[in-house]
Amino acid sequence: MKILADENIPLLEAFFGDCGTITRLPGRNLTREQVREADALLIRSVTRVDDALLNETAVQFVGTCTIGMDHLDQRYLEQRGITYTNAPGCNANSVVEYVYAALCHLDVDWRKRRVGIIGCGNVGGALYRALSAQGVQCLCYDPLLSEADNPDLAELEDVLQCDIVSLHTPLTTTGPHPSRHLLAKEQLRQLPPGAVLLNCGRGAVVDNEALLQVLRERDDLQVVLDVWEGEPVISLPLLERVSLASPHIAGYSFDGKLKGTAMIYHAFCRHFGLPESASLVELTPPVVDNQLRLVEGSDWQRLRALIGEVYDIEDDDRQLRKLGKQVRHHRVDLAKGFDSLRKHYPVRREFGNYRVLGAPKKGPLADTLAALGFKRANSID
Ligand SMILES: NC(=O)C1=CN([C@@H]2O[C@H](COP(=O)(O)OP(=O)(O)OC[C@H]3O[C@@H](n4cnc5c(N)ncnc54)[C@H](O)[C@@H]3O)[C@@H](O)[C@H]2O)C=CC1
Ligand SMILES: O=C(O)C(=O)[C@H](O)COP(=O)(O)O
Repeated sequence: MKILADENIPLLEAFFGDCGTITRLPGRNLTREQVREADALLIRSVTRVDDALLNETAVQFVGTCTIGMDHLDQRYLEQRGITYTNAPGCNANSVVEYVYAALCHLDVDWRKRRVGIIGCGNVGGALYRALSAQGVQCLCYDPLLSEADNPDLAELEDVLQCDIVSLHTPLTTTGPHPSRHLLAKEQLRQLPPGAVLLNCGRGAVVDNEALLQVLRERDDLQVVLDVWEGEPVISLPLLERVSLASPHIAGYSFDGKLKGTAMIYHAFCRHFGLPESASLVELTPPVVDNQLRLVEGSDWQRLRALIGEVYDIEDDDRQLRKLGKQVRHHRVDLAKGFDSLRKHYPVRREFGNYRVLGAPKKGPLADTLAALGFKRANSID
């Protein structure tokens, strides 16, 4: 068995080492020649899988260790009879935690705002449930869901009137509700004064050129972009204008990446009829210092400090803006720099790995900590 894999997939040997020979390559520029002899292709979102890559190759299984599948030509794969799969929900917690960390960074207490969620699947749905558990009023836009799925469904124009709007749709260009440029100038101009817009889905769901124009017209909006049109070549003028920027790492928790590899491993074993001997539980290292102590202060101050201790989102912003400056001074290549920031992203563990000393047993802060996944540690723990 010949396996060709993106070099950025974690624990490849641990999961797939007994399944065959593994060749690791950079995923962004895979060629048909490199793929020709492989039986299985294990990728991430940066590899476009279509006829150009797979025609006249032996590939019979494609696994993307990601949620998004917009980089797969699914119609082609089905016509060829090639089995393909993604890792649904693998890093949903990671993205939700990114949203909370971003709002903490912007000093925007979500518990006192109305939140609009566009796309309420694994990620948007998890955000919706966690916010609802905190008593936050949410409006959701998702034309593929029914009231039975989500009692807070609303029209897009109503969701765009919320104080905080978070995007969690796939990038689609066909079908009844294509999401490409879902938010263009007309929609962006509907955002209320002082609104916060976050895009952690796919860059092209927002017309980035229109967003730049609106940000030039309005200085009251706060925009958080983790995903960008044209990645890895992003708009530097837009980078300058947004309030918080990161290089497509919202889903990059260590836990989420491992779950992605594990999910593709199990799908791979099922396809090839192999024993599923590797275990995510055994291969996931525990967090060593997982006890955190709440600082003194208001609930909001304590929450901001706690989340900031687990995830320093400001460093993601700082690194990307530093890259932008280096590119403007012609010292580095933007595409290579963007990919390098992602390749060398530091380990970030999800909130559920941490126990919080001094956490209240009940009340609004206890509800929020539980909704965010933190565990309460007793002083004798
Ligand atoms: N920034 C990052 O690191 C990450 C980004 N993502 C992106 O987030 C997307 C969503 O992830 P999941 O929630 O797990 O996917 P999902 O497939 O579980 O949910 C997507 C939801 O969006 C809805 N939707 C589709 N088209 C829509 C439209 N035009 N308007 C409104 N809603 C629409 C669907 O009905 C579905 O409920 C992924 O497809 C991926 O592109 C996912 C993980 C990490
Ligand atoms: O899971 C998804 O969908 C994502 O957007 C991932 O964060 C993509 O990560 P890479 O595959 O681009 O490393």
